[in-house]
Amino acid sequence: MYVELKDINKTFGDYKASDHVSFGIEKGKLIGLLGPSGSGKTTILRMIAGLEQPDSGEIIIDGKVVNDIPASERGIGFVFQSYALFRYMTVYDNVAFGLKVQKADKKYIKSRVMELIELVGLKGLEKRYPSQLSGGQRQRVAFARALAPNPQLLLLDEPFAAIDAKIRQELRTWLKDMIEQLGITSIFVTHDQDEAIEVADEIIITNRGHIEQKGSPVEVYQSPETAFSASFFGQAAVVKDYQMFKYFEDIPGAEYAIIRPEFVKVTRKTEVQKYKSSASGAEVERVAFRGSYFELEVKVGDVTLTAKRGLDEPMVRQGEKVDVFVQRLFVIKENKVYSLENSSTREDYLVI
Ligand SMILES: Nc1ncnc2c1ncn2[C@@H]1O[C@H](COP(=O)(O)OP(=O)(O)OP(=O)(O)O)[C@@H](O)[C@H]1O
Repeated sequence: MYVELKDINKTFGDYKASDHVSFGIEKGKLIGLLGPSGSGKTTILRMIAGLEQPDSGEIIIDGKVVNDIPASERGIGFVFQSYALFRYMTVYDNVAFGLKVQKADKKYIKSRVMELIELVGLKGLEKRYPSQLSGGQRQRVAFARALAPNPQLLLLDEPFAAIDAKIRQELRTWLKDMIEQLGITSIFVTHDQDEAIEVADEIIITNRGHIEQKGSPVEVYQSPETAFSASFFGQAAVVKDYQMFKYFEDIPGAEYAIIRPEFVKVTRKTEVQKYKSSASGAEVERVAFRGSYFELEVKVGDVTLTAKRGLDEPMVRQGEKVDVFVQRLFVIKENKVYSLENSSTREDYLVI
């Protein structure tokens, strides 16, 4: 493991920001720390950076315990949302800053800065000031500045938070490609699930100071290990009595179930039923257009499920009675997750 946290604890007053946090990161990987506000993501990043000291536990980078090594000597690059560019310095001077502090050779500084400016796609803009750049361009400068001293580890705290949706999307892809190309071990903090899923090689889910789950985006999404992980993604519905939906195994002692939108299929009464209905008496409560799909809220008894419907399918209207097919649900019992598939057989699906 290139970075390792071993049983880290950190308390602010009586709030446990890190509660027995342990994980390892392989060299060259891009890791996303994902969790709600206040769950301790930034604290973890700041401790790795050396900007905060853990109360107990070890932080190991490249085989060395770094707890007592100051931030400036840890060989880490930062792109923090709050770590803004120097307003009165040009792009060139911003990128050169770390190298000048290190008193690097002038010729080397020049070639390194120009190389990085080209790498981040800002060639020709080196004389501009931050106020003359777009938000996305500024973040590219911040990225180049962080990379200039050749860090072995890059930490990014909500690097895209202040950037509008479309540019953010472009920057995510750009950052992922860039980090892959450079092979630099990187950790980024986000509370945006889509961002974590799209960008990270591995996701670490944080909740109230502890780690709920670590795994690839597919693993944490498809196979949640805890009640929190199961409910964290998407607009999950919580159902007390899941047996109200048909064709699922009975788990004695089940506390509740979580149903995610992607496992709910809504069909109109006039459509050919590809699936056997999981419940009767479903009614559409709300239809919202989300650009590339419709989001439906469907009421079944006292439960409201969220579902998606493609633009290629006939429109469903508010108040319409519909059929609902629940393909999978996550049953929670003693903080364990049981992933249940609808057991109606393929042939059953053909029943109209
Ligand atoms: N220096 C500090 N002094 C006191 N409390 C702090 C300090 N730093 C963090 N905290 C508290 O520790 C908890 C965890 O904060 P942290 O910033 O790590 O969470 P986060 O998951 O990054 O949240 P966000 O997404 O809102 O940034 C919060 O309740 C915060 O108020």
